[in-house]
Amino acid sequence: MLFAQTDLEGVWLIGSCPVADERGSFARTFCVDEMEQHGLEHHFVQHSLSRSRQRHTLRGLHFQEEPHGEVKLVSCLKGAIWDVAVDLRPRSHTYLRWTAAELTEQNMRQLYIPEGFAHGFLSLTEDVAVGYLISARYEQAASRGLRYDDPALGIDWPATPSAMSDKDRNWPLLSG
Ligand SMILES: Cc1cn([C@H]2C[C@H](O)[C@@H](COP(=O)(O)OP(=O)(O)O[C@H]3O[C@H](C)C(=O)[C@H](O)[C@H]3O)O2)c(=O)[nH]c1=O
Repeated sequence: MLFAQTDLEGVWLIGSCPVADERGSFARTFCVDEMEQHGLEHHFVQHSLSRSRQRHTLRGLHFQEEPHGEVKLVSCLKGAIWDVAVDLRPRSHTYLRWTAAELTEQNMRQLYIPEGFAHGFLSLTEDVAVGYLISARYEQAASRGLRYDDPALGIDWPATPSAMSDKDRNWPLLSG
């Protein structure tokens, strides 16, 4: 696996090293030892999978309120997404800054998002499948969100969303 820090401390882009042969390829996409060597969480208790039919579907920006914070290891298993993490740690020097990465079925890259961050993505193709390893048990009552187009975040999405949940359309703005 290949580990690269992003411009937000704590958020990592993790690549894989597929071994190709005449059948196709094989790649290691998770390893406790390699995660531990980079000081990353490696105890995950849930794996989730979301499918989005329409191109430019937006999901997010979501986070879980403490003490139900989640570390997420996000991968795009089918199609392509523009994946975003937003720093919500009040004492961080990158508070409210965002970082993004294009995760695709082909590049097999994953985004590691620690607790204290919001996460969201825009699908770049039809029929996208996104998998998440998650470090905490889901607590619906602790679900919180931010508006994808909140001016306080200034996220430069690559396209206008074509579909999103009413919940995501109606999160409160940070300006209140
Ligand atoms: C997140 C989650 C949801 N659910 C239930 C709750 C709803 O009844 C249904 C759909 O949930 P939601 O509309 O929040 O799904 P997404 O909009 O895809 O949200 C996810 O996408 C953003 C980008 C994320 O980072 C989170 O993983 C997650 O919030 O699944 C569960 O049962 N367990 C879970 O862990």
